[in-house]
Amino acid sequence: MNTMNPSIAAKANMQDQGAEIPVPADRPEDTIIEEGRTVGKPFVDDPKFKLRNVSVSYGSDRAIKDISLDIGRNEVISFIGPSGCGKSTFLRCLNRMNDSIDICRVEGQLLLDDEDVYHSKRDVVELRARVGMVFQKPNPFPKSIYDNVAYGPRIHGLANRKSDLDEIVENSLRKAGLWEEAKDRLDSVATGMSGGQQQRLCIARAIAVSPEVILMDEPCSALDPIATAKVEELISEMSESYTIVIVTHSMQQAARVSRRTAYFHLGHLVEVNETDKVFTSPEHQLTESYITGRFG
Ligand SMILES: Nc1ncnc2c1ncn2[C@@H]1O[C@H](COP(=O)(O)OP(=O)(O)OP(=O)(O)O)[C@@H](O)[C@H]1O
Repeated sequence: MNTMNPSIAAKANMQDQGAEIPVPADRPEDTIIEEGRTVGKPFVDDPKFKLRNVSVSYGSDRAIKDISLDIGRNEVISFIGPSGCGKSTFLRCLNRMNDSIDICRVEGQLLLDDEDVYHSKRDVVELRARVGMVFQKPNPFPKSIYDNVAYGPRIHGLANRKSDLDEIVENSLRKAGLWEEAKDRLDSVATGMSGGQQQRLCIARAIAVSPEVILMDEPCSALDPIATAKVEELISEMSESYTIVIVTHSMQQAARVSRRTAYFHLGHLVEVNETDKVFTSPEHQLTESYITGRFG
């Protein structure tokens, strides 16, 4: 569990709750971003993802500008930053979710275990099984709870017998902290569950195909505080087995769940550091301005 400097924490808390925070006079000389330069510790010893000089454009608009970053094996890393700064765009490059957007162009080197994510011969279905995704809004299929979790293992041929599939479904629901609530209603339609249960079901669905990485794009933004706490607890438990990348608008959440935090600004990766460091003594003026509520 990470801690924030109390004054920064208080301001971050106010900002998370939408309160207005006094804006100090601008110091533009401290807020210059040098393209391609990230302060702090963007690189690690044992990267799962090695991302180098990544730029992403939608048509002629560059949404991601020359970002280099490692994502460590079994690390939880948070992406934070003002709306529209490119967090989701960058996240979605990691399992090629942007492929379906015709005008989106990705440049640079993206390696997963030293293999090119964007190689022309890369099997994207297999990639997305290894790098699963949980979205902002829970999106279970209009099928039973069982069939939601069994869907991936079935299409990937992970279970030959019904008993194997049953085991995968049970284990995935257990890991997602949902087994006790779901075991007596596996045949009920998933859309009848509460929002928090549906989101944990989506996590179980991602886990069922044995991913190595789980990408989470604001996974708690549609959940109440109790459901949020359960998902955060789950993230902490899952970090033993998976690499987790989480986009969040809640700085408190980033502080609670992640080992490193990455601060994005206008398509640049401004700072990456140990989460404690980002929230107690950020190195870049822009990071400090953001976490103390000067903009958001
Ligand atoms: N499908 C798209 N087509 C064109 N432009 C897009 C598309 N998706 C995102 N963008 C643009 O790319 C930029 C980055 O958007 P992105 O959604 O990645 O930011 P974000 O930091 O995740 O924002 P938010 O916190 O509001 O979700 C924005 O200017 C956005 O308008």
